[in-house]
Amino acid sequence: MCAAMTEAAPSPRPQPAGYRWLVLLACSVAMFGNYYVFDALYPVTPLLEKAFGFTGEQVGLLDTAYNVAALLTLLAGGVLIDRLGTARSSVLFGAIGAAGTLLIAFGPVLTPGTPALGMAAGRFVLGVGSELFIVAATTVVGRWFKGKEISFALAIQLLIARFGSLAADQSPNFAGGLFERGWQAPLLLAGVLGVAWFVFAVIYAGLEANAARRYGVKGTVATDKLVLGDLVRFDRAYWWVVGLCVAFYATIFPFRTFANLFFIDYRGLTNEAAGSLKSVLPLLSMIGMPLFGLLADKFGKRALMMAAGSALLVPPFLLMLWWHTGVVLPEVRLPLLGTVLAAGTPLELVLAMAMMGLAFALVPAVLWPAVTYLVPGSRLGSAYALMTFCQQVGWAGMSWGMGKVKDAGHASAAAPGGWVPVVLMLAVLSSAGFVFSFLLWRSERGAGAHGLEDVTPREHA
Ligand SMILES: C[C@H](NC(=O)[C@@H](N)CCCCN)C(=O)O
Repeated sequence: MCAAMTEAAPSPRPQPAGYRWLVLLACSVAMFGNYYVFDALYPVTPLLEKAFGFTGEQVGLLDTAYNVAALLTLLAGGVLIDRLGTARSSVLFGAIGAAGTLLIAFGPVLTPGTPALGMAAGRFVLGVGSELFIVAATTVVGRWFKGKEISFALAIQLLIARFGSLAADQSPNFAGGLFERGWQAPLLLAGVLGVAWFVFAVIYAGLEANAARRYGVKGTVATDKLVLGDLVRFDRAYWWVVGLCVAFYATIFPFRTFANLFFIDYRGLTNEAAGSLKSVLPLLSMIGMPLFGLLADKFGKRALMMAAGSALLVPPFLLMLWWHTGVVLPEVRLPLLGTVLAAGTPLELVLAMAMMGLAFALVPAVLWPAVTYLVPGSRLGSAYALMTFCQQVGWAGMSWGMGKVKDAGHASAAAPGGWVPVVLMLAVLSSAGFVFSFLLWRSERGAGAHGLEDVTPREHA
């Protein structure tokens, strides 16, 4: 019987054991589409430069449009999820996201004089649907799996989602014909996946409705009357998790944005080798997350795992800057994925990325489920939305700051030293993440612990 039954009406019929996994599958396939459409833009940017003369700043603005939309809507959207329920919210945000994806593919044609504007409008609409859908999907897992395989379930959802990112990264390989046709065809493929995202959101909502009808499982839980101050009134431990979330993702995501340039300028890698090296991150994360999720469900020790993961994130930046083994590796190819490591990649960079990949598996596998231990189910949507809001602020600020420091230091292949302060910024921020996780671990060892270190959650006061 599902743990979410504590928040449900008495069940007229027993719910099949596998039902919550079916719910998870539908939600996760929708997340695959969601992550694909977000990342599908990047391999197309060279074609946009060629077709419309997009500048680097214009490409950057496409990301900013997404971040701004998310920031403007996340807080109200989180409350909406708690009030409307995850099923209706998912369909709503899936529909907005799919519309955004199609607008990205048609935007430049709709605004012929200013193609970047049409596309930015699409990214804005996508930003509204995408981040709120992720919040709703995370809340679904939190409510259906709380106290029962939650870390594993969330890891499976993220594994399928990150496979969407990986597929988008690899799209020039498996959909090379579309790329030969120009910028629009690959974005139309993303549009198809955007529609698939919406379709699976509807399927998930159907499963919720069926569960309510046949098994008496409620999709929504009673929320108290909304008081504005409640939006930010959470336990201190919640804020340590938010601090870690901000520092961790504001390190990882901006690093992924600048990684190609850094590896090319600072270490002389080719663009192909840099891209392959970068993809070690999602790959290791996909493999490691379910394993760490299982470990957390079986042994608890979630705060300790977060501390270990965030500690692992610090050394790679220092190693990438100053460690030279002189050893280079041969090409590594995997079935389906093709080249995951180009010939001649330096060993120390692979080791650094492997450490970072482990951190990218360990921390997300326990960080998101941890919130269900810290806030009541009725406020889970708001809690995730607030955390994502803070994450977006950190992510956007750090990307902008790194770009500024890079420009100020004139970092380039001719002046690789300009990269040192940029990468040191990442080392400092990842250390801050470790401090937050240490504070969380310490508070979970005291009298006010929430059970993060235990196998099963404690009841909320
Ligand atoms: C679960 C977490 N997701 C996020 O952090 C999202 N707010 C941003 C995802 C951006 C790529 N679509 C994760 O992926 O670890």
